[in-house]
Amino acid sequence: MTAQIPAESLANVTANETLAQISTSAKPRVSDEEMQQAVRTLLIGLGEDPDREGLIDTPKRVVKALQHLTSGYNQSLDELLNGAIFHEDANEMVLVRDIDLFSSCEHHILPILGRVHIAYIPNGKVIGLSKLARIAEMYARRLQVQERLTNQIAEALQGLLQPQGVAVVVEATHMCMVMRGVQKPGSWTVTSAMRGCFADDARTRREFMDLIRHTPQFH
Ligand SMILES: Nc1nc2c(ncn2[C@@H]2O[C@H](COP(=O)(O)OP(=O)(O)OP(=O)(O)O)[C@@H](O)[C@H]2O)c(=O)[nH]1
Ligand SMILES: [Zn+2]
Repeated sequence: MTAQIPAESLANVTANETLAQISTSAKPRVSDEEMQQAVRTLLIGLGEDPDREGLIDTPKRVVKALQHLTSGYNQSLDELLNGAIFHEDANEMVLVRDIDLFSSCEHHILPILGRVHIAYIPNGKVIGLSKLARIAEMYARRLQVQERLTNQIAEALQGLLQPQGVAVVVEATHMCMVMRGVQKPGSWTVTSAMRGCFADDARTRREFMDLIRHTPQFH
């Protein structure tokens, strides 16, 4: 029988999250109109005519798209969990692999596309499976570096569940390395964050790695 965990168990995570929120989800200091004006300026700087038919609504679209791609700033763990943490005497690894990931690199605001694999070994509490993907998505929809994204997912789970261990692996391709700059299509960056028994016990880590082993490919 599973029972929902009361909200106070979120306390230690939401404390961390609150700090993150203070710096990220404060009310925008500029209006949508000002942001649109900035996009219009960019278009002119690129040599375009922002008043031609195809571009008239582009500033509006770009601002809306960027707001969507960074909507993780306006979310909190509390809200996305919706109470879906349950008491359960499970002691085996829980793994959700191949979760599609769309993020934006903070250096160039270009896409980071890839997958994340998230595992934990419970210690009296389990989390709704979809919430693993939602947590990944919340952090992905911010301006990121892949290392921080990976760590944030691991830290969130560690704080929420105090499990025996957490493992997060992100495999991603960075459009700033593909479409520009060094121009290396086909390169993949792999980052991991191991906590608890995944950090301490090579066999547990190996089991996780075996379970996620596959050829990384983004469809
Ligand atoms: N560690 C890390 N670096 C990243 C990530 N995303 C982009 N970068 C790197 O951030 C660096 C920024 O370097 P700069 O030299 O300031 O910028 P740049 O002139 O655009 O660099 P190039 O991409 O080499 O042309 C580049 O090496 C990028 O590849 C990430 O998620 N993690
Ligand atoms: Zn970049």
